[in-house]
Amino acid sequence: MECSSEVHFSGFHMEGLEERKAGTEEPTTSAIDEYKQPFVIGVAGGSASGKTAVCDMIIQQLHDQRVVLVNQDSFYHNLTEEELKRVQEYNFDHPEAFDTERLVSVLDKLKHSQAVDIPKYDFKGYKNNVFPARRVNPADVIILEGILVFHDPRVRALMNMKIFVDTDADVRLARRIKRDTADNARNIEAVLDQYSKFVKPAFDDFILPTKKYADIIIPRGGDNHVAIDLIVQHIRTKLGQHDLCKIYPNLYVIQSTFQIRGMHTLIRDSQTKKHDFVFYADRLIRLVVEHGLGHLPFTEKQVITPTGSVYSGVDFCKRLCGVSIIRSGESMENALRACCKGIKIGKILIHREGDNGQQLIYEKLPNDISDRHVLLLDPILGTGNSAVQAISLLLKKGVPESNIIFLNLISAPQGVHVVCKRFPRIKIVTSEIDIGLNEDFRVIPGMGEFGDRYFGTDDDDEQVESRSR
Ligand SMILES: Nc1ncnc2c1ncn2[C@@H]1O[C@H](COP(=O)(O)OP(=O)(O)O)[C@@H](O)[C@H]1O
Ligand SMILES: Nc1ccn([C@@H]2O[C@H](COP(=O)(O)O)[C@@H](O)[C@H]2O)c(=O)n1
Repeated sequence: MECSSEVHFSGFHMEGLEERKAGTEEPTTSAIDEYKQPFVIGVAGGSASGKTAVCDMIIQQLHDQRVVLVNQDSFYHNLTEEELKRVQEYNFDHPEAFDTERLVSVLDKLKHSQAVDIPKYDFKGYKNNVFPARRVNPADVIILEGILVFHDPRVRALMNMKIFVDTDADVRLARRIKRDTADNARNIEAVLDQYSKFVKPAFDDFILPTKKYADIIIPRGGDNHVAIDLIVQHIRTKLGQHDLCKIYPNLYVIQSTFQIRGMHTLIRDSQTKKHDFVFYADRLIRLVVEHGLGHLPFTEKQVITPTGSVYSGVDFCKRLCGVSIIRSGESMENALRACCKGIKIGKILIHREGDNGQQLIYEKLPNDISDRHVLLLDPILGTGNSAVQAISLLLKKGVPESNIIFLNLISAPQGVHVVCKRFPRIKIVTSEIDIGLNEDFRVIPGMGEFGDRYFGTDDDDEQVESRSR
């Protein structure tokens, strides 16, 4: 997302996948399940900045999603008898006023789709054991709201999006006086005393310094409808995406349509004849190539149309080349040539030795490849081993990681994980993400050996061809 003067997006952090098979880069099945996680949003900001108002508006607009709101207030420690007697001396704005261990545990459970009981907090009685506790069921979106939700790194690490509500101090104070005198039955002297002794210093010392962790800063809280709309739009996009895209911001899965599903159905069908396979594979490849080209940089350009008017457009990036991983990758060359006239295309041959061993045995790349954006072509991303070999070679040749766009038709989560983890700045553009790999390291459901089916060297395919003749 772009930055604007109103709303600042600085992108999504990546989450680690804790569980791995010892000694390999592959995630285990349970680690793959980790991809299926709710989208967690943190909303921080000073007291009475409008955090609750912002959350309510987001929840209202996400009406068709399962959303739960968790308030940091629910995790205030209970006061001891001694503390209760001298409550005016108690600092409710200090990080230690909260039971953060409990908050982390609750969030962690929700993140793993488990139901939790959350304490209810009584502001007047200073107690968090109001009975019954609130039962919260798993949801697609979890919103955690509170003055200090960005303070603890463990809590921050669980968030997919961090919002800071930035409202002027005088507005916050005015609202706070109104709220505490009306809702919490406090007298104005006590409210002002608490504000100058604890609320304001804690804002300066603990809350404001966490603003730097925010992905989005919303000035004017709930009054900022543009910001809320953009946030909701972004959450919807993320929810509509494959779960892996929530983890790896450099992974792009082209938007599925029934046409695309239909083409995939044809190329995956073992009974599809060679010429149909090639026809539909080519259509899909062309879509992936066009999408990949959309990630190249551009320069602004104005032209005069035949009506004499100015059209403000863009000029394509000129310094690019393709690199196909032999043999399957060569099936993508025609689509690239059809989109980019005269494009140089290099080749890499990687030999598979046994299950995991890979050996680079041939390369022919443009001499000036380090100055170019590279579209790396391979229709299937399986274990990720060939991709890692190919990308490592490109890096060795001086191609900046961020200049590489890896195009493929089908990706296995294992391959995505290996490539995105190792090369977080390359982009992967794919048309579908499959379930995984079988014990022979083949993508399932997959489409069989792409090269054999495309170039007609598949025995089964020949049988289907001859059967149909
Ligand atoms: N945009 C707004 N305009 C007017 N009053 C507001 C606005 N946003 C919040 N308030 C009021 O200010 C008080 C504090 O807002 P709230 O959203 O509860 O803040 P927070 O959750 O940050 O403490 C509430 O009484 C609320 O009704
Ligand atoms: N018993 C309590 C507990 C907390 N506070 C104040 O609440 C503020 C945090 O809640 P917001 O909705 O305003 O974010 C915080 O500033 C505490 O001072 C309290 O007054 N009494």
